[in-house]
Amino acid sequence: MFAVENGLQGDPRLQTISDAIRVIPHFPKTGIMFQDITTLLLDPVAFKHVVDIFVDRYKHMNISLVAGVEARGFIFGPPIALAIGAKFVPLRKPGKLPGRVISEEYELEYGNDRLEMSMEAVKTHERALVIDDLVATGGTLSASINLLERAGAEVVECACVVGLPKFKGECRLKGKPLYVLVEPSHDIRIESLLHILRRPASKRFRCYSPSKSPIWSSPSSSLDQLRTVFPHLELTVLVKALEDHGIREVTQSTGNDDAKVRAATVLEALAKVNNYGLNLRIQQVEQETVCRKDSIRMSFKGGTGEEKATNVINKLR
Ligand SMILES: O=P(O)(O)OC[C@H]1O[C@H](OP(=O)(O)OP(=O)(O)O)[C@H](O)[C@@H]1O
Ligand SMILES: Nc1ncnc2[nH]cnc12
Repeated sequence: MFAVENGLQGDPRLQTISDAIRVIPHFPKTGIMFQDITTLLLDPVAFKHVVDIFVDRYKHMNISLVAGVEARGFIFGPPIALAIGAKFVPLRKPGKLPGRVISEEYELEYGNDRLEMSMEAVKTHERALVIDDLVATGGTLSASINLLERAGAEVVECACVVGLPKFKGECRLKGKPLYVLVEPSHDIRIESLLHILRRPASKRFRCYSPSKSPIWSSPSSSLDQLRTVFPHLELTVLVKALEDHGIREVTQSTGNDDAKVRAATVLEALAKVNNYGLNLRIQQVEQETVCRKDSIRMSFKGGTGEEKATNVINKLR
């Protein structure tokens, strides 16, 4: 279950946690929107909120064992274990643990893997909590539950910082409850881009100029948002780039997730666009103007129209 559905609705700590998680499109492979918790670790306030919320929840549940999944469960598990007076048991990737181990294979969002646990780490009937940073398919947590149960422990709950939305509603794993703090952070750039590109073409970048300066009538907050992300691009270049790179990509998407991934691709392309083309064009125009000035001067040279020529040139400035 999500923390908001369990007493923490409106708790500002959840927003702080969510805001501290960075989203990296196409990592570690195309199509994955990677939820990067390392940025949360850089923010001691957000990091402490995570630990505090879990500690509050588990401190009176008589838990004697906190199992953390390699690698990111090793970050959140130990501070929680210490605070609730439990031992910490690392569930490791293959070949890392000495001594007698049991192992479980499982499928990931991007591949297969195996987890191992030391047999000596667990006593029968111990009450265990499994901690990880994120649940996607639930394969890792299910393998963790299997390991603990095979060793005779009773798994009380699994807890993660982030839960991918496809998992929402399914709050039990192998019959065990799941407690999740936040849904994936939204990449504001992606939201803004989709907001713009989903508007009807006629309204997308409608430009009218009652005064001299053009007003772009697309959803201005979204466009402003994108302008702050791409401050190196002039507005005209940004709009042109969106038209060139974005619209076809996103209108061809097969669904919401696909649209987000495509929008991420567009954003990457935008990051590579620069004002170079525009500056080149300005230089060309300036060059043409200089040539025109020279040819006008030449045609009046020596004649009585020298003053006239100067007037024409001044108008060209
Ligand atoms: O719910 P699931 O589909 O099983 O996926 C979630 C798991 O995937 C990630 O770890 P990963 O295997 O990428 O390993 P890492 O922490 O070593 O990067 C994440 O930290 C979880 O452990
Ligand atoms: N989208 C995702 N972001 C971070 N870690 C993950 N593990 C599995 N899917 C993930």
